[in-house]
Amino acid sequence: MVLQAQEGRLITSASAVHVLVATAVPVERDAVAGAFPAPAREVPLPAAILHRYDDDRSGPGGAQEPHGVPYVRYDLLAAGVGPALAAANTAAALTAAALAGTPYDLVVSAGIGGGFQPDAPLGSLVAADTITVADLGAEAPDAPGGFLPVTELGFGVVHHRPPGSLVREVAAVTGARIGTVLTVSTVTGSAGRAAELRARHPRALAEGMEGFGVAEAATAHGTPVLELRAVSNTIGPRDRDAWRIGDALAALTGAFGKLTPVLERWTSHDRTD
Ligand SMILES: O=C(O)c1cccc(C(=O)CC[C@H]2O[C@@H](n3cnc4c(=O)[nH]cnc43)[C@H](O)[C@@H]2O)c1
Repeated sequence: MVLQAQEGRLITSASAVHVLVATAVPVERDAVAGAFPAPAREVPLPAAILHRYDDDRSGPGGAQEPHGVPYVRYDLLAAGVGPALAAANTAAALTAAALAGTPYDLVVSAGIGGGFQPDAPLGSLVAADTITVADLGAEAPDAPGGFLPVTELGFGVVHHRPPGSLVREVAAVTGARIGTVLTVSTVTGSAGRAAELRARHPRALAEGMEGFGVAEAATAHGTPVLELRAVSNTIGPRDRDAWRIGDALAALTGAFGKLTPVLERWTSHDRTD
C-alpha cells in the first residue's frame, strides 16, 4: 500500500481524501467555507492563496485504517473569473499538491451561475453531468447554428463528463438538478443568444465562466472533476437588478454542508463512473 508523509504523520493513500474546490471570486469561496467549522490555514500559490481546511476525525492515532475514517483536506481556491485564469490557477494548485506528494482526489468547480428558464430557477442548484465549452470554435454561416465547435476544426475537446455516480449522489443530497453546464467567456445578455445556446445544447440548465477551464486543468492531472452552480440570475436579457447573488451564495453554503460526506465517501471508496 502506498504511504505518504503528510505533516509529520504517515497516512495511507486509502485513508486520505484531498479535495480542491475552485470558485471564481472570494465571495463564492467564502460561501463554500461557510460549510466548514474550523478556521482555514492560508497556503500561498504562485498567483493565488489556498484556504486549507483539515478535518481529521480519526483521533490522536492519525488516519489509520482500523478507524475507517479518512483524513480529509479541503483546499478552497478563488481561482479567478473566466476559463483561462481559472484553468491557470487550478493547474498551479494541482501541480503544487502533486509535487508535495498529496495529489487531489477530486476537483470541484463551484460558484454562482445563470439558469435557463424555466428549468433552473433562481436559487436552485445545478450539478453538471456534462461540462461544455459553448463558445470555443469558429463562426461558420453554413454550419448548424452558424457555429463549429473546436472539435470540428480538429482540435481539443468541448465536453468533460464528471463521474456519473458522484453526480447522482450529489444531486440526491443537495436537491441539485442534473444537466449540462455551459462555460462561456461572455455572460449571455439577450434572449436571442439564450435561445441560440439552448438550441445548440438542449440539455443545458446553466452557464458559468469557469467550469470548462477547471475541468481542463483537472483532466490534465488525471483528476475527476465536478461542477456545481447555484443559480443567481436567469439567462437572457441583462437585468442586473434581478440578480439574486445572496440567495445563490446561501444555496452554495447549504449544498456544501450536505455534500461533504458524499465527496468523502466517493473519493475514499466508491470512485465508480
Ligand atoms: O453584469 C453585471 O452587472 C454583473 C455584475 C456582477 C457580476 C457579473 C458577472 O458577470 C459575474 C460573473 C461571474 O459569475 C458567474 N456567473 C453568474 N451568472 C452568470 C451568467 O449568467 N453567465 C455566466 N456566468 C455567470 C460566472 O461564473 C463568473 O464567475 C455581472
